[in-house]
Amino acid sequence: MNQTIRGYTLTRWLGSGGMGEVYQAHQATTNRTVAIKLLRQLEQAERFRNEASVQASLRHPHMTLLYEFFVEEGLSCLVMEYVEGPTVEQFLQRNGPLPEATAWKLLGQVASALTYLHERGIVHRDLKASNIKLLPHQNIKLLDFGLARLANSPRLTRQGHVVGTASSMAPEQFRGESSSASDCWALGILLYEMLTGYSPFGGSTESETGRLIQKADYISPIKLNASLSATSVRLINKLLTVSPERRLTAYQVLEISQDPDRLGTADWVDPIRKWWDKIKR
Ligand SMILES: Nc1ncnc2c1ncn2[C@@H]1O[C@H](COP(=O)(O)OP(=O)(O)OP(=O)(O)O)[C@@H](O)[C@H]1O
Repeated sequence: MNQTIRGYTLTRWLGSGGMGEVYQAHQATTNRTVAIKLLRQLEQAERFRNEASVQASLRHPHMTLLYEFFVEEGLSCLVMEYVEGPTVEQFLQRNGPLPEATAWKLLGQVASALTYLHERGIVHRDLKASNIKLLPHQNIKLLDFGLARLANSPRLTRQGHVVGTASSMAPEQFRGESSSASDCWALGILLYEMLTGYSPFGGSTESETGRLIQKADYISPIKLNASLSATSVRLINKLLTVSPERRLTAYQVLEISQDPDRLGTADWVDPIRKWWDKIKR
């Protein structure tokens, strides 16, 4: 280790993801600890630069700061705020599902960050438990957002039944459509995982999982957590809805997380819609 790139001394390897390797690094001039992502997709350097300049201007208490982007010796480098702590995925794997009140609190923070992005016309596109860090006092931070859309997403090749590894693609993303509503689908998956410890969609092959997603045919969360409140079950239902137009928005989720009564009373149309989504071709 101890390789230096543009004044950043790499001190620890943090892991690798779909876009490249991530290191903890130290900048001597500012005495700052940062996370540096070394990106593999060199041919995309210009697009990353444009994207990074937009993101560097974003400030939100639940989003990781992006400090700078540069290309050095053929490596595209993204320098971000270093966030200590486990990801939500790691926490769930170690400790099992969260108490409902905690899950709702974290959901509200993620919804607040998404509202901030959506108001600026930015779609995250890769929201998942492994991209969210858990800080002390039940606080979260989203790791680098938005850039994921430029990568060749490996999500469809990852599947299974354990939390965080199943696909978090929304039904419309199978048709190549993506919008802020797709992030709200991911919000539904996140809530489901936080409350049950499992991903909502089974399926032993990629195509089977994809088929289940496109019908919103998920395992009832009550089967995995019998003590779940009817309100949580309904919130999951209103997020894991096939039609993007009928899904709750991030702002609505933010409001509901502060006042669950805003979810309204159960209506009889929802179960019929669910049934129709499952049986229609
Ligand atoms: N700003 C950061 N602070 C601390 N750790 C980070 C930071 N950014 C990423 N990491 C860690 O580095 C590792 C690799 O992250 P990366 O985002 O590349 O991969 P990923 O989330 O597993 O995959 P994907 O690229 O599909 O999102 C993960 O363990 C992640 O928690």
